[in-house]
Amino acid sequence: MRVRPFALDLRAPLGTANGEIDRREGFVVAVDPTADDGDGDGVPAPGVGEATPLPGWTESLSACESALQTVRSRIDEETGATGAAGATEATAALDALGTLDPTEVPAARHGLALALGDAVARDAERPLATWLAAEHDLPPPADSVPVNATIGDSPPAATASEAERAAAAGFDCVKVKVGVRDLDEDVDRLRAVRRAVGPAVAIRADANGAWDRRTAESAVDRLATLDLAYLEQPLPAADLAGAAALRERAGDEVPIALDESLGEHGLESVLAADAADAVVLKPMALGGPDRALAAAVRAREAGVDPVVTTTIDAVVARTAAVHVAAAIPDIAPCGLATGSLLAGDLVADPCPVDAGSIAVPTADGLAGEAFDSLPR
Ligand SMILES: O=C(O)CCC(=O)c1ccccc1C(=O)O
Ligand SMILES: [Mg+2]
Repeated sequence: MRVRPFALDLRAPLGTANGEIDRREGFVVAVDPTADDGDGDGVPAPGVGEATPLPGWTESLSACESALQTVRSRIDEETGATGAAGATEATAALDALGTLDPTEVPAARHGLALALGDAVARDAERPLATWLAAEHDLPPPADSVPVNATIGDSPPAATASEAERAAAAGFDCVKVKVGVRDLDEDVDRLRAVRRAVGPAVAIRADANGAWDRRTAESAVDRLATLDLAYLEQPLPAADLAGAAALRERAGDEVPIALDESLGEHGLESVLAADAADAVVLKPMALGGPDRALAAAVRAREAGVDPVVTTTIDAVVARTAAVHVAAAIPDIAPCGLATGSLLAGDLVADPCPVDAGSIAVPTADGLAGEAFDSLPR
């Protein structure tokens, strides 16, 4: 197992009510666990993963790094002691995965779980989505995933022109960050967006926990006529009772989605509180693609709509999130069109956004050999 740091700047800072995101740092994780695993080809299937922590949603960069270095030493010790590789490394890596607590070090666990998933799916000669779907007893995955445009905070006219550009590019769903300005201005922004995109484009608003109950109540009252697809995390993560009460007040007019509350309370408590119409699932924050898919299945069972998003990740984790979303039947538009927010990337994107949709890679694993050129 190898762990390589990277840093990527955003093209422009993404303004959110939780501060600006202007740079993403993380680690590419590589494994070669399945060398000569008995499938007869004698060729090792390498696997690549990504751990890109975002404090607030995951552990810190340093906690992520030390968790990854700890599992790396552990795997090296187990395989190095016998001089063995291949199947032994697979066993050691799986054991090591079990030591990464998804609530403590979700990004680190994401990195290793993804690298192992990529390796296993490549060895099975299946796209990751197909392998994930089979593991979770789901039907074959979709060929493509609908995605929303992500629009940060800016004045009303600039927000509206970004939304107009997104609609012209073929997006039929836009997600607008709110909660940075006062409510009057956010209402103006969302009205301007509705005027710019017309009635056929879905609009989501994400307050990232900015409002108190009074402001959130006023927001749902004033936004009721805008036909929002949902209002995401209007109240602080901790205030689950507030979200449930707000959801009741908003009725069908303004559906409520929860994001940060999942990290604070866990999915089961969010579902039990009847506090959300939709839940925002970030594989990086949930501890891996496998855990994100399990969460989606569980949400569906409870009648809550799952949506998959990145944490503004690099291309490896973004591609993984596309596979996760594809494995969820009839997935709503997902927050996976975030590659264009980055000024550069690790390698060329194997599944770029086209007209508001991402085609799921059909090669084995994450994207066949697309990531094999990454330094490892
Ligand atoms: O959902 C999207 O459109 C993109 C992802 C996104 O908004 C996001 C990215 C990083 C951290 C938090 C969030 C969020 O959903 O609040
Ligand atoms: Mg959110």
